[in-house]
Amino acid sequence: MALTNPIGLEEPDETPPAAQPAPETTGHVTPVMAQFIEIKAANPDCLLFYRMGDFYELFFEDAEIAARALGIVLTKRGKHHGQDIPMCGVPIHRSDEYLHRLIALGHRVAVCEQLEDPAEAKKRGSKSVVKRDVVRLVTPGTLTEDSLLDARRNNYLLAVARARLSSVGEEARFALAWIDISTGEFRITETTRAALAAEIARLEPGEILVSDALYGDADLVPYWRSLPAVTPLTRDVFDSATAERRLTTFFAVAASDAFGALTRLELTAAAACVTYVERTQLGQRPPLSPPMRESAGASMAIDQATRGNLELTRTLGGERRGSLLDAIDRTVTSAGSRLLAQRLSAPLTASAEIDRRLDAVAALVGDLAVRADLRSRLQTAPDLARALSRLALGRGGPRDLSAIRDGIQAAADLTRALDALKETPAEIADAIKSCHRPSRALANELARALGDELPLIKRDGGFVREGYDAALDELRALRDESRRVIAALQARYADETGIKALKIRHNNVLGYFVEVTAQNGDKLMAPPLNATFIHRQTLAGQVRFTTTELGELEAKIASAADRALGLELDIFERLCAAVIAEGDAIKDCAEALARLDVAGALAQLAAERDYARPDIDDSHAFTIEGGRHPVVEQALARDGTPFVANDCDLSPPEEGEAGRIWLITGPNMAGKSTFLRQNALIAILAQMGSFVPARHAHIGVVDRLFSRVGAADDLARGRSTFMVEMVETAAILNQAGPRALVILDEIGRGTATFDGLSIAWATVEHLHDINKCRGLFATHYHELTALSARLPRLHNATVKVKEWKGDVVFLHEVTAGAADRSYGIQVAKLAGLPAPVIERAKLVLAKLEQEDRAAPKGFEDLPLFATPYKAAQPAADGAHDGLLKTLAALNPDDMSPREAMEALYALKAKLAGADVN
Ligand SMILES: Nc1ncnc2c1ncn2[C@@H]1O[C@H](COP(=O)(O)OP(=O)(O)OP(=O)(O)O)[C@@H](O)[C@H]1O
Repeated sequence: MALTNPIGLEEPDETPPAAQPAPETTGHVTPVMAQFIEIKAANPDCLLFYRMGDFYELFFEDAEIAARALGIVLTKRGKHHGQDIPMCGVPIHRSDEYLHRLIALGHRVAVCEQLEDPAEAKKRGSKSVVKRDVVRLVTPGTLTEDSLLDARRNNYLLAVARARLSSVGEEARFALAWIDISTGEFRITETTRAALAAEIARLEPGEILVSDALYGDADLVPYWRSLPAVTPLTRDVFDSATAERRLTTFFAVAASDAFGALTRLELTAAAACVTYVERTQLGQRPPLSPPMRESAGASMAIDQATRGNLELTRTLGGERRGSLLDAIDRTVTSAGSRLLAQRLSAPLTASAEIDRRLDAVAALVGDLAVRADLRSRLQTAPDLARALSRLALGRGGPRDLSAIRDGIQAAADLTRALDALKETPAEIADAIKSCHRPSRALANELARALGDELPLIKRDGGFVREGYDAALDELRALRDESRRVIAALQARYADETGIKALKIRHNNVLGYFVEVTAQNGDKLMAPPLNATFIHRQTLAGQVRFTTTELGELEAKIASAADRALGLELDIFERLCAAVIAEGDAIKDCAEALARLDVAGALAQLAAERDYARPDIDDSHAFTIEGGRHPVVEQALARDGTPFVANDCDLSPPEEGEAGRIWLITGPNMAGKSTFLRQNALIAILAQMGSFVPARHAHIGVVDRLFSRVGAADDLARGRSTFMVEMVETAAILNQAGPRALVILDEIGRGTATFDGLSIAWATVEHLHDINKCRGLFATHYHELTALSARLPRLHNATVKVKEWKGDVVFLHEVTAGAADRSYGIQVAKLAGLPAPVIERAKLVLAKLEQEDRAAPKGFEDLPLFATPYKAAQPAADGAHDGLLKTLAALNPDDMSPREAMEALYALKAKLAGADVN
């Protein structure tokens, strides 16, 4: 589809360069193009959406990029210094959709609007250009439109500042400040280099701001490249000397003490955020909350790999469907869904705070009637935070005002649902208070002012209720009355002229005009009627006229309509200002609604799926009775298959604080990975303040969760599967402390058997003796089970299966003990490997097991594996020796091609004889 604007129509003076006299010869640049070039030069790193009438046009390279990215037609318009100017355009009414696609592809867009009516420009002279300027930079981290945002996810803009090291060997410190411009949330924290990626993974920011220097840091370059949208900025944005001033100016406070004690580094990151917001919003101020400090360690540290592996908010394939979040989300509002995702991404570490959340869930689990009432009332509550933000940024419409009206009303009403609670936990009591904070007078005012059917945008008016403003009603009456008078005039003219088909019509070029058919045109142009009717235009079938009376009427109508619209827009601004003045209370109320929604949703989940309230304390316990995997359980339930619940006990033995490690062996497909993951997910759910899929759970707060499960290449960063696995294992062994929970699935399987076994062996020992953390370790190296004789806190567990007529039946039951074999071939058979391959594999296995039994075992004594490794050297075979000798005796230089071929065939024949058979 060609999307181009007939530019000349609306703005005759802005004729595209094509219509200009031979610019290529004169080197002349059209005024419009000169304006475009000037604005583009000020925004070199953005695609410039240049408003022309009902289109945003893109020129030059921007047009080429956008046409390719959006799949729209690239056209040419005129010349610039002798060269064709590439151009493409997007219609205003579809611009959100195109913006969305460009932003998702990582582009930044500068939106350049017409700042005056073309008629105004014309008054300055026929050659003058309509005033334009960029009104907004659209970047991935600064979106506010519903159509550009996922209602169920926060979209954070994150600034990362790094402290200068004061001494050699000192660990680098980083401050993170993040804003959700669409809701006003603003937070800060400090972190270390080691925890930086985990923090960023938690926030999943839409855009990350760093200084040029940090962007170019050799250590971090590969990391920045692996992230979707990192924006390097000049040093002044991250200048620590001016940071406090910029921040206090933005919030109009005297000193940064107002935000609590922030370090210079935190101030720098926070100031970078607000400076960027100011630069991209060009003077519009989003209703940001003052920055709130999150103390380091307030939430469970979960690195990116672990989040991915455990599929917390999306699956490994990138889908929300199938993730833990998807499985547990029973929220009924967008804000609730966002808060749930936030909580899932940042489980708490303070047991008192976790309990406070659990109390709220418990109260609602216990009262079905209150829960149902609350949830049905919440369903009617609009997204207050995002509506408020759009209004404050001047991007709001009448429906945002009505969202505020309905939100305030719904919040106040909904607390009635909670009156029936027998006990009101602190979390709910606080939320109730916040629900009543916004002024009811404001809601009433909005209710009086706004009509029933509201347009999406304010531009054309029509949203103020009749009876709200007397002056507006009067102007509207005048406007409508004039229209009635036009109809009467048409009837009179038809009568006076005797032309029944005479019509009074309107278009944008002529305004109102009298129209008759061509045959009747002559009659009006002849005396006596030509004294009244003045000819304007002759078309193929019609002739058009005007009259003095019609002209006067038109002026009256236009002025009444204009004045009515102006008045409506004034009322809109006044209502907006009233809403913004109430901004803090509205934001507080919006948060309270989200908290209530999350509590209700988690209670619903707990009741629906029979979850239990976990006991959380500061011990090192980890005792799960009858635990289930929250996602697999629901997936199986859809097919009517029951999930087999399993216990897990990693609590320290009586005498110490160091937790246990369970070593889980068992056949393929038995349920080892499911068991590992379910325990990690139970810890996360418990600490985010949710009930858990278990009969009972006692968890001493986990401060860090590590998981190394599954294997995926990281080719983008040049790492093989095995390398990724080792990098992640290294991070675990270096970082896991006594409060950590470590989940390791099949470490070492990506390399040669004995290398892998050795690494797995040493890893278990390190976790047990050095890290002293709670852990689950699944493996197919059955040799590792021998370690439990030496490591007192290592417990062997296995997943039971039954053999039946040579096939394997999975029972999914985890019990103490070790598996004797992996049943890999039976699983391969189930998977449909061809029968000859299965038969052959069985033969090979029998031979290997026979050799293995003959090999001496010595795993308990270090150095490990010396004997078995030697016993397994394949080249010790006599046949291979003979092969090598024959090869060594050959001298290719003395051989004819035919002799060489024959020797090669002979070698191949010998090799076949040496193979396993
Ligand atoms: N406790 C359970 N109750 C019911 N079904 C289960 C249970 N645990 C696992 N399953 C089923 O068994 C399948 C295989 O489980 P899982 O992937 O955990 O096996 P595994 O032992 O890790 O296998 P492998 O060693 O091949 O990786 C799951 O997809 C699930 O359908």
